[in-house]
Amino acid sequence: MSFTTISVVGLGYIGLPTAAAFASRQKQVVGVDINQHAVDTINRGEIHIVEPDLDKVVKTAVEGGFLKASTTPVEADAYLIAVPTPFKGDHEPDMAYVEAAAKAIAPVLKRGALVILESTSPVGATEQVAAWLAESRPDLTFPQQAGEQADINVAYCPERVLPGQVMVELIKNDRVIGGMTPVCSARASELYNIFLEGECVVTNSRTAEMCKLTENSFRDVNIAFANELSLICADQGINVWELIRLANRHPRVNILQPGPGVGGHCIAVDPWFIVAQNPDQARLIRTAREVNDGKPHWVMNQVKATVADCLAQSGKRASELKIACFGLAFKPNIDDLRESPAMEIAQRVAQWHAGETLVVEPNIHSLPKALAGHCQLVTIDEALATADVLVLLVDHSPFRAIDGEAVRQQYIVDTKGVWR
Ligand SMILES: NC(=O)C1=CN([C@@H]2O[C@H](COP(=O)(O)OP(=O)(O)OC[C@H]3O[C@@H](n4cnc5c(N)ncnc54)[C@H](O)[C@@H]3O)[C@@H](O)[C@H]2O)C=CC1
Ligand SMILES: CC(=O)N[C@@H]1[C@@H](OP(=O)(O)OP(=O)(O)OC[C@H]2O[C@@H](n3ccc(=O)[nH]c3=O)[C@H](O)[C@@H]2O)O[C@H](C(=O)O)[C@@H](O)[C@@H]1O
Repeated sequence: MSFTTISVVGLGYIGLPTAAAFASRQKQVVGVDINQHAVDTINRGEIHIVEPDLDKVVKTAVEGGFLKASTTPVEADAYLIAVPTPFKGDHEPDMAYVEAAAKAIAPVLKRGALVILESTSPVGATEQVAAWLAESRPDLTFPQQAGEQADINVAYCPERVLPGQVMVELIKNDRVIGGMTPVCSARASELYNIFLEGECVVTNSRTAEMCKLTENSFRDVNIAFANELSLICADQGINVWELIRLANRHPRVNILQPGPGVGGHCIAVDPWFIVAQNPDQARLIRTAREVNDGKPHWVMNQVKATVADCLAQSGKRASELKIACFGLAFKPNIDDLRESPAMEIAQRVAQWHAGETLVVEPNIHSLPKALAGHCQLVTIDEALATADVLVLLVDHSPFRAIDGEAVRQQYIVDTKGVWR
């Protein structure tokens, strides 16, 4: 059976681009989301999230009649679940959104349908989704009971796109296909090949789940290595960025860059799913998380020490001193402030500092609630002209373009090695 109708459940940073990609290949796509604002915005041909080129693809798909959004699940040949999977409590995976999505589509499932879980999930989640579906639909058979003969096929196919490059990577990246049976994998590959230019690489669902967690843990561990080096180098009076540049001239060394910590809602979250399931074995992965999560605290201590130097040298009172934080986003050249270490540090500076705290963030128009009333959003020039202490938290391109001379007069904490 070929795929005529496709339903994407969860229309956020992953679900909406995916729905739009299928719709751009003239498939009938219904996106389902519990957020009425998202549904209304998409049905107007507009988007509620920021991602380059997504607006054009959604507009064309909606105007062409290929994409619509709804708050209610509909019958379809294939479902893709792309709802949030945060952690809860002591870093345990919170599968409540996935459970709700699975239970919402169960009543409209028809014989022959394919269900794909895309949300980043702990090992065994796909089998759990199949169990939730089977519980709701005793009239249908599922891979765990009927194997390749099942009425419904179920697979785990993780998403690996990089925010900011989603519309390119969604099409070009290779995709891991983890079917519960070989038939499930074959059906899932057929579905993605509707728009995929990369390769579908087939495995089982548990390996595919672990593969996604492994990719992000690999990056987290490598960033933790760079962050740990930055602490050691600060203590030894060594420039960590020069050190890494030199070490990376070795043909088999490729160290990542230190920073104020690791942000976003993926790399700072997903490794915990491995730790939660294998606490005794995942010692390196846990330590990497702790190293990266500890970095904002260390940066804050650097700020305090630099302010103390500035006070001693300038003779000013703390209340007369202006500190400017450069950047709030979780990484360069985006406007996403979610789980951002820069936000955390700016908040801490504003709470601690007796004088004025300025914030420079060229990618936003107003300060988020947590900072409004405590800080002032200013331009680069205003900050450079008036602040005594500069704290560089994100290496946005306009900050990189600032001439070294322009920051020579101030006291500096540079978490990205841009100015010094
Ligand atoms: N954003 C990213 O760069 C990447 C995210 N992922 C994973 O993809 C999954 C989704 O992430 P995002 O798209 O970033 O999240 P998001 O928060 O941007 O979007 C999720 C959407 O799901 C909706 N939703 C929640 N419960 C629902 C339900 N029961 N039924 C229908 N809709 C529901 C929300 O209203 C929201 O619009 C997560 O597991 C994430 O870890 C994977 C790779 C990259
Ligand atoms: C293995 C990998 O590269 N995963 C990607 C990652 O996207 P994300 O935007 O979160 O990753 P990122 O660019 O590494 O940024 C994460 C955080 O790490 C920091 N960071 C990054 C690289 C570096 O050398 N040093 C550093 O401190 C960033 O500033 C940011 O705070 O996580 C995404 C996800 O799973 O959502 C995934 O799809 C993406 O492909």
